[in-house]
This record gives sequence, C-alpha cells and structure tokens, in this order.
Amino acid sequence: MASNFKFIPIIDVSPLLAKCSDPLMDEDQGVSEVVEQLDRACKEAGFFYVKGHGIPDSLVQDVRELSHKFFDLPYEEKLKIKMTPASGYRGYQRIGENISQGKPDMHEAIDCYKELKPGSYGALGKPLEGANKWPDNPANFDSVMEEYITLLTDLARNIMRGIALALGASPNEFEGEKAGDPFWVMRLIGYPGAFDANGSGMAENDIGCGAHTDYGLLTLVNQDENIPALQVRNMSGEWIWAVPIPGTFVCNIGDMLKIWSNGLYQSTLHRVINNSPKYRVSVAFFYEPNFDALIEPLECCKQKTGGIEKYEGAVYGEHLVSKVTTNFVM
Ligand SMILES: NC(=[NH2+])NCCC[C@H](N)C(=O)O
Ligand SMILES: O=C(O)CCC(=O)C(=O)O
Ligand SMILES: [Fe+2]
Repeated sequence: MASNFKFIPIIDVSPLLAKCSDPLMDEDQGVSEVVEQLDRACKEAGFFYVKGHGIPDSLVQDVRELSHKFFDLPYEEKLKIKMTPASGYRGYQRIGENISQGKPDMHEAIDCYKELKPGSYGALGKPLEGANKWPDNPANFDSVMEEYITLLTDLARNIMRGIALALGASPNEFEGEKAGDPFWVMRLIGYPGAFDANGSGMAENDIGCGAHTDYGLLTLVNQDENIPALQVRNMSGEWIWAVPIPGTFVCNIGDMLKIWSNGLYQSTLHRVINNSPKYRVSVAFFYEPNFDALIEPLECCKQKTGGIEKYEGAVYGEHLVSKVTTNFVM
C-alpha cells in the first residue's frame, strides 16, 4: 500500500541475478537481502531504481540516442511509420495524439508490442495484431531495439523471481500460465523542451504524460540523464521526483501485479512534466503477463491481506486492449 514515501529506493539486484538459475536461490543470504528490499519498495512506493542489472551501458545509451535521432527527423519522415488501428497500434504517434485523463499528452512516441500472429488469441488479440513498424532511418534501429528487448525481458523475468519470493511464493510462481510466455510493450518517447510564455515551444508546465498507472507487471524506464521529469504520487498526494540516476532503470509495479498481490503492492500513479529547455527521451519497457493470463489474487497474498479478494479477476490482454483502444485521438 503506497505510503508517504519521500524518495525512491535504489536496489542493487546483482546478488539476485547471480543466483536465479540456482534451485536453492531462496536459501541464499544475498538473495534474501535483495528480496527484503524489493518487498519494502513495492509496499511503500511501488517504485524503485535497479542498479547492478548487467545491461551494458553502451546499449542503454544507444537506445536513447537512436530515439533522439528518429525524433529529430522531419515530421513527414516520421509519418512513414505512422501508428493506426490497422497497424495494430504499432508505430509513430505525433505530439498530442495520446490522451491521459482526457487531455492530450505533450509527447510523441513509437509504440511497439510483442508480435501477435494472426488468430493467436482469437478476438482478444485481434486489435493488436501486426508487426512492429521500425524506421529505416537511423540505420540499425531495429537490431539494436531487438537486442535491448531480449535483454530486458530476461532482466525483468529475474526481478519477478525476487518479487515472487517477496510475496512469499516460489521463485517460479510467475512461470507457466501466468507469465511464462510474457507479453511485452515498449514505448520510445520524446518530450519537447519547455520555453517561457514568449518562446515558440511548449509552455512551461504542459503535461508530458498525464497521471496514470501502468497496465501489466513490471516497467523498466531508461531515461535521459540530467533532466528530472518523471514524478510519482505518494499517499498524501505529493509528487516525488524519480530523477535520472545514471546506470539505473526506474522500475514500477503495474495493475496486474496489484491484483495478483491482492493490493499488497500497488500500481502507483505517476506523470511526466518536462520543464527543462531540453528535449527529453525516455524508453519504457513493460514486462507483462501472458497475453491471455487470467489474473486473480494469489492465495498466499490473500492470506496476508485479510483473506478476502480485494479485486475482481482480469484477463491481461483485455485490460491492455481496453487501454490502447481508448488512449488515442485519431
Ligand atoms: N502504456 C502506457 N503506460 N502509456 C502511458 C500512459 C498514458 C496513457 N494515455 C494512459 O492514460 O494510460
Ligand atoms: O517518460 C517517463 O519517464 C515515463 C513514461 C511512462 O510513465 C509511461 O510511458 O508509462
Ligand atoms: Fe507509466
């Protein structure tokens, strides 16, 4: 349950990652210490930074740099990979096209999703069917992004092992029909810099992305250095900065983990305001349940939270599709 946290903790996950293929990982002292920190962070803030994650810094930076280069292109060039319902909502969306809390967001983005083969989930998957639209320019965009997605999927799977232990379940609780075949979403996002009222750009305090929760399991955000913009709401309604910390990802809990944990962990509200004069890029990777997973509170979490189910069950793919199909003005 979100508390009055004033800062977002930093967790070194390297002791957890080192033991993830060990069947006795839950007896390891180093793992237990990470699990303890994950449990506290997920209960108090629903947000934490991870360091010691093993993703090469050069790749993390390349992903942001390629995104900058793409967003720097002329509008007509970016429109070559325009997102439409017919493209499975994959591709480029212009500034103001995404809507949060009824207002246009001051960001542009490329949205991509794990490939959904035609018919693989019947009517459920239909709206998101399609292949991703990668730009030809800058060169190597697709191969760098694909490598990044592979590595972040593994990292998130391993952090979820720690979170499973933190909930009192087995480290492989989320394998198999829950999230053994995880869906993923990635958003490459660009937020124009702010100018004063007489300037030509965005007005100061325009919202880059309105307050929202994330939809799935675990989000990993790779944000530009030196531009504080992401804010997280605590229980008394204060907005706490998730300032960029080089070498880390900002991680947060999504709606499906809130349900699985029966509210022990919350999907915390957050928003983005870029009041710096600089153009900001962030890359959000969303690690999700199986597309067709039915999410209901885990028995062990129910017991810890008074024995009653606080949330109705949800099918992840339905939740995602209902969000995606109402997020845009097109
Ligand atoms: N997939 C996302 N997390 N998108 C960012 C959230 C913004 C979206 N318009 C919403 O309100 O939910
Ligand atoms: O830009 C960021 O730092 C976060 C973006 C975000 O919250 C989202 O896309 O869900
Ligand atoms: Fe978010």
